[in-house]
Amino acid sequence: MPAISKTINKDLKEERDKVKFNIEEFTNWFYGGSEKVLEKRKIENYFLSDKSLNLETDTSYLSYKEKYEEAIRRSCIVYPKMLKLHQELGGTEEDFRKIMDNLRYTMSAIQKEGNPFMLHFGMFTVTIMNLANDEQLSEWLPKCVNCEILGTYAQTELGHGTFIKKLETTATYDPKTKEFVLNTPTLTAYKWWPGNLGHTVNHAIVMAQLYTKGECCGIQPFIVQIRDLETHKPMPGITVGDIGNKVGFQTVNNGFLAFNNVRIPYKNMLMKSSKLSEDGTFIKPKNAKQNYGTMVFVRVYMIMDVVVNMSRAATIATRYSMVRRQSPINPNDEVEPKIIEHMTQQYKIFPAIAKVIIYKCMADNLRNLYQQITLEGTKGSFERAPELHALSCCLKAVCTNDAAKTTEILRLACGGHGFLNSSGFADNYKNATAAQTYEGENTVMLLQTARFLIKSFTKAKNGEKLTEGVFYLNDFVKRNGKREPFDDSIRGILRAIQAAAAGKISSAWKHIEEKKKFLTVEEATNQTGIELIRCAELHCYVCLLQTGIEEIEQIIKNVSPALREVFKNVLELYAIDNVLNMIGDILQHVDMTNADIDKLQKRLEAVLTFFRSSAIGIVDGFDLSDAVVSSTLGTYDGNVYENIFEAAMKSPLNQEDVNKSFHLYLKPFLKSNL
Ligand SMILES: CCCCCCCCCCCC(=O)SCCNC(=O)CCNC(=O)[C@H](O)C(C)(C)COP(=O)(O)OP(=O)(O)OC[C@H]1O[C@@H](n2cnc3c(N)ncnc32)[C@H](O)[C@@H]1OP(=O)(O)O
Ligand SMILES: Cc1cc2nc3c(=O)[nH]c(=O)nc-3n(C[C@H](O)[C@H](O)[C@H](O)COP(=O)(O)OP(=O)(O)OC[C@H]3O[C@@H](n4cnc5c(N)ncnc54)[C@H](O)[C@@H]3O)c2cc1C
Repeated sequence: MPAISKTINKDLKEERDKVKFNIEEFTNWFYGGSEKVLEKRKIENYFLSDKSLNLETDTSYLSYKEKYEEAIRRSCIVYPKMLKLHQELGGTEEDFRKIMDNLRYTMSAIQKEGNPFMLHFGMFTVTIMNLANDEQLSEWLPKCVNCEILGTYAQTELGHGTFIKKLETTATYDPKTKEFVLNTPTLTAYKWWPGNLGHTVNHAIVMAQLYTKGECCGIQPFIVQIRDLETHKPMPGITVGDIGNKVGFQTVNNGFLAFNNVRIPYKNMLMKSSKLSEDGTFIKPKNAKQNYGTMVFVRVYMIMDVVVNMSRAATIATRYSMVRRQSPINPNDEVEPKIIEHMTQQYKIFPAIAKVIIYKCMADNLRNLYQQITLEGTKGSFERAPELHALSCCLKAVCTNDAAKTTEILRLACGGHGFLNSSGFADNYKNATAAQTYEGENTVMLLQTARFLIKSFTKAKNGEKLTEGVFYLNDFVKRNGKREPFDDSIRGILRAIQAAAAGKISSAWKHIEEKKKFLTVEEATNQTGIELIRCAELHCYVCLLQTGIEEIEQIIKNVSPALREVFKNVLELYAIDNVLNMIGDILQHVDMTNADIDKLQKRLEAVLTFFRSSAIGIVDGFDLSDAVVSSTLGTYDGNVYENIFEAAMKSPLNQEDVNKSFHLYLKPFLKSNL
């Protein structure tokens, strides 16, 4: 075995020495201030230093069942620690949010293939907080917060995940006993997919069609106990289990669930929005979509998950590319260059770093908007709910699509070693791609946004008031779609993307109108679906760049000159990379010349060169510990080859010189003289 040195790799050190800005200053911005950074490090250390977690065990070699058991063991260490910390910090909702925000990073070190308790706070408790009336809240919330019970969110069925109006599980009110009777009438009505459901939780929010007085009143949320609190056996009438191996999320314990005349008390229907009187009279909610609130919450918070995911992948690829040397650029060069010297390599990695920063700005903004609009909802005003829905849908889709795509680009940027499980890309990719489907399949999400955009465009044409995020449609309508010359300032690039988005929305609108002459509006909309998803993507790029510009304009007022340069270049790279990737759309609606495109290409090359000396500072500034990065290629010390070698030594096949398959099969085969 070679001697393994663990000093900082000299190539990486050389890179760090070239960084011109203060990395800690960047970290302070990234986490919202120096106090928050200290708090983050403290919380992370509080969890990760716990030796009983056995984090050095490579769980990728465990069987499916062992992985689940280990994940439960770890969660049963983490959650009590979390509850204790929550009390120590003061026990407020704000303290809880603080811990959850930090755990988002820390958990990726502890539960690489998903957390078997994630739905408990993430959806079960959130639904109770959003949809329970005061009485229900006081009964259930303390049990949730103290983890006396564990719950999940059971909505999707074998037959329906997207079109939830057609869910088949029934909850029929029996006014005589003041109970609901839950049933699973068909195979396709089985709840299928809910996380943590298989063998972990003992309660679930079950979304079911409410029947009362012989009528169906649509899907409503019910709290159902599914396992005995002592024996953990399924409750009478309940069938529950694990849905089996998946592409990823192996330890999330996605499950199935069916009901056979399961009776639950009247008080278990969550009644903050829809209500049912004890005699069985249904009272509609003020806002028909209030019951969808938990999905909006998760979509909003998923943008932050994308930031965690992409910052991890970018850190790995950046560090590796500054250590790995290959392929001289000039044939006579004696020393092979770091692979980061290859411009195509920079183009694979640096735009990802810029995106992490822009998405972080967006994630923070969206979270604030969510909090404002939720507060308005508690006061009975739902005017802005469609706007939030439309924005969170397209961001959820565009950002998770991008996280999966970017992880794959960054994995490829690490060549053969990127394909090792120990590179960390596989878990990153599996988590990213799961997010493309869960919480609303991405095409469906884009179509929801497009529906809002088409409505907004009609309003713009009629001179009606628009919500702020789509004001750019007014400009387009006012200038009658007339093309304008391309202006290559950053705001000019934003205007070009706005013109492309508005132009695409205008054509989709026109095509729907044309098709409506022969088809129903729904058929016409379906036939225009390909254009509509592009409308939503382009609108999303507008929102991201606009937010990036507004945020960075503020940031640069408050940071040192060196860091100011970094942020300006982040914006430059993000904007130019974006516009070059949508030239086709831009050319349709903006007067852009070949000379404009050449100039953008040159600016791209120039900004990549700036990033060449800043990239390591930025990824170090993400402040991800080695445990969180969790990659042989991405450790802070850059000892890539030593790490790869050590990881290979952990292979179960390397624990013995000769595997028994030699005696059983190989030897007889070799000796058979066929
Ligand atoms: C951090 C924690 C991590 C915690 C960790 C969590 C891990 C997560 C694990 C995954 C959990 C899950 O996947 S849970 C399951 C998630 N499932 C989904 O996301 C299902 C996706 N499907 C849907 O959301 C829905 O079915 C739709 C939106 C696609 C269609 O709904 P629909 O009721 O049929 O609506 P439809 O007739 O088309 O009418 C649409 C109208 O409703 C409005 N609308 C629709 N939804 C909403 C809404 N939410 N809010 C406001 N308005 C809405 C539209 O604007 C539109 O208005 P107008 O134009 O008519 O005015
Ligand atoms: C890892 C994971 C975790 C999950 N966790 C949970 C959970 O905790 N709780 C829970 O309740 N559910 C959960 N789900 C289920 C998840 O929410 C659904 O799978 C998701 O909403 C997609 O629905 P679907 O499976 O019905 O897809 P489908 O709708 O069947 O999608 C299949 C295809 O049809 C297309 N399609 C469908 N409708 C339309 C349309 N209107 N227009 C155009 N194209 C359309 C889609 O774009 C897609 O290409 C989870 C799923 C996964 C993968």
